[in-house]
Amino acid sequence: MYQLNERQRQAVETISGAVLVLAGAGSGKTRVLTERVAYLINEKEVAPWQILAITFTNKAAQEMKERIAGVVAADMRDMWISTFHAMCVRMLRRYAEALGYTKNFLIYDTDDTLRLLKKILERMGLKENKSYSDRYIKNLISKYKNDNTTLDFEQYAEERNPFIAEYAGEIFDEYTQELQKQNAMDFDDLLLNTLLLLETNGDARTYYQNKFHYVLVDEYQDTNMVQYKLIKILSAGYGNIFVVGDDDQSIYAFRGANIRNILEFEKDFPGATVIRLEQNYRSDKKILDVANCVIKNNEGRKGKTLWSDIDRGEKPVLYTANSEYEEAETIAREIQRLSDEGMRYADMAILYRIHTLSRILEEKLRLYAIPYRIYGGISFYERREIKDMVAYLNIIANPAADLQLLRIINTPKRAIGAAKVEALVQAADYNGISILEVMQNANVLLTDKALIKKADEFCEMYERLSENYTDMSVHEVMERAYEVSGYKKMLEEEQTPEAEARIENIAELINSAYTYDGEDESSLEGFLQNIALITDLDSMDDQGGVTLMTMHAAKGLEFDAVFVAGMDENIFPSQRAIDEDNVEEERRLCYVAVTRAKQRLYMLHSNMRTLYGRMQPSVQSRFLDEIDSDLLNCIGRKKPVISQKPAAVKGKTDLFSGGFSIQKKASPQKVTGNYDIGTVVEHKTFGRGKVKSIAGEGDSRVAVVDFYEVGEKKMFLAFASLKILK
Ligand SMILES: Nc1ncnc2c1ncn2[C@@H]1O[C@H](COP(=O)(O)OP(=O)(O)OP(=O)(O)O)[C@@H](O)[C@H]1O
Ligand SMILES: [Mg+2]
Repeated sequence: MYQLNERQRQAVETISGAVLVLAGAGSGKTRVLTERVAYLINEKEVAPWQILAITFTNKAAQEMKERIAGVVAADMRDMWISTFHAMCVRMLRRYAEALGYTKNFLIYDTDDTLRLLKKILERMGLKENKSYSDRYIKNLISKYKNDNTTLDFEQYAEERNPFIAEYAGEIFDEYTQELQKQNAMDFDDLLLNTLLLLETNGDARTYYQNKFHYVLVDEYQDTNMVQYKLIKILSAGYGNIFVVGDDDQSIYAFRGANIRNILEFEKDFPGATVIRLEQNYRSDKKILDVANCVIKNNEGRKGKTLWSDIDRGEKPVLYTANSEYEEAETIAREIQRLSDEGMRYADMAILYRIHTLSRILEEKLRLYAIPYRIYGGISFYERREIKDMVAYLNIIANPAADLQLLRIINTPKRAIGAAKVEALVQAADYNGISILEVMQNANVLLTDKALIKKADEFCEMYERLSENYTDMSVHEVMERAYEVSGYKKMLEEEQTPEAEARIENIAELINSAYTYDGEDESSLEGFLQNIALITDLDSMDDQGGVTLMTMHAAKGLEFDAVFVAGMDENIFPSQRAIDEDNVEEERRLCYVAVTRAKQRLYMLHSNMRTLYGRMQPSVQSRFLDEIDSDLLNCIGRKKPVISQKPAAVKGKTDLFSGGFSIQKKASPQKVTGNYDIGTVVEHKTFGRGKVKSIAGEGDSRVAVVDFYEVGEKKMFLAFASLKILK
């Protein structure tokens, strides 16, 4: 193992008071934080339970635990290393009653929250009203909660969007009441309620302030207001607060992260020591130069120096493609080449700004038989059968969980159709009780004979599902639910490959419960709360494939080779960021993406791209313009073209060995000449071909040309500079 440098060592050993490590990417911040925990236990005899360390993902927490477990002898189970959300759940489980919840409170994930809002909007007759989209309202509520302002929601909403002022207050109240009725919290409530607990409940506050002698936070630049207040209050007992972060990597403002937290740390914690790390141990110097070139265009930074003495790799590549297919193909071939040279697939990543770009990349990777893992698609816990099984468990643990009950009331089919469900929901609303309670009292509350019968049957099943469940292990409860509910039978009878896959997934879920049962203090409630906190990123494991993910998700990670796809204006920076004059956050994102690379960096742009169903000309990202051209190996086939050999396009050559044209930005030209079907044309790169069809007007006139050498290409005549031959 390598030695820490002097500054890093100082950061590890300055244990009292407030300390901020402000440093650029790859300078060892996360490493220092981990070392410090080990140092406190090994050298300073601090007990593990006195330490609270907060990471950005559960996976990071897991890695940190493993690393520390390897160097300390103490019992790791007492140590609080977790995300903010997991920390809050742990506190809330202990103190839920003080806030009017029961210990087995439900956690609403994004999907649950959206479904609830949809229901509310429908009830209020706002479903068709475009101003009140469920997603928009959800995000606004989330931002509101994270900002932790003194405004009420109605005022907050009005300031941001007058078009929803009329009903905003009512929607919020309904939403809040509905959650309370179901003994549920959304993700933001977890933080907010913990803060409320610590602010209003002296017992809880004193307990945790006395408990945590040392508080440590990674990725501090992406904390929000509520998280800041949580840290402030939790560290107030001993005043030992250690945070690490990089203002240049603050990329979650859209989710309420507040860059002020890091910029004003010294004001918030007077007397704080600030330690700057300047040596980057991750990236080749040439990669770092590119990152620095981009980020220096942002204003209002805390100036930082970052250097690397790793200097053995090749120049970063800027590749200009003519279509997203070519872009993807290029990436796939280069990945193959790197793999042939001995780099592992697991050490390579393709990053993009938006998920939409992943489809074609996947297609090409499959074509080349390159194994990959994609993050942000449907994760295990979002799969239908898993959500269904979890819904069954939720209603066992929490009979008031209406939304979960609605999910499975007719799955498998029980002849409780939409009209019957509606009648149940109305009866529940009218009487202010849960749907299950309505069913349990069907004889009194309902009139429809058929429905009463169905309700009785459901309740009978429910009795069997939940009988003595607290005395059983979680996997036993789950196995029983799988059978008694009829879910197992339903899948078995289906006899399709999809059903087979579902059966396997449920087996995996049962297996995870089995593992969980081995932990201390296991309970169904605890299991469900754990599940609710698992994010897609946590399912990351080293299965040997290339990683595909958004740049946001890549924060904190590192790979030998990184491909940044889709570096086009309007994609990255996004149209929205440009419109809202918020390019600086996107530039930070670019800095994050580039600094994930250790040895090799490829940035790709395409002159033409089909996005949202339309093929259009595309201009390279301004971030690429900001990079000194001598730092890059520019490869592409747009004007001016030096090599005119069409053979180059067929691509037997190593695409990155240079020798291609130096690319320049495409700009529209006047469409002149009479193109017609059958016209023979010549393209500088693709050679000769025949026009097969023409569509569109003016600048968007598109021709499909069948090139003799390379086959069919769709091209905008304004950009293609085709020479008419006959
Ligand atoms: N003193 C050192 N000597 C050699 N390698 C080091 C040293 N310190 C850290 N590293 C290595 O450098 C890499 C980057 O470290 P780390 O991930 O902790 O950086 P970071 O500052 O947290 O980066 P980011 O800002 O991207 O989160 C890791 O592979 C780490 O093991
Ligand atoms: Mg880090």
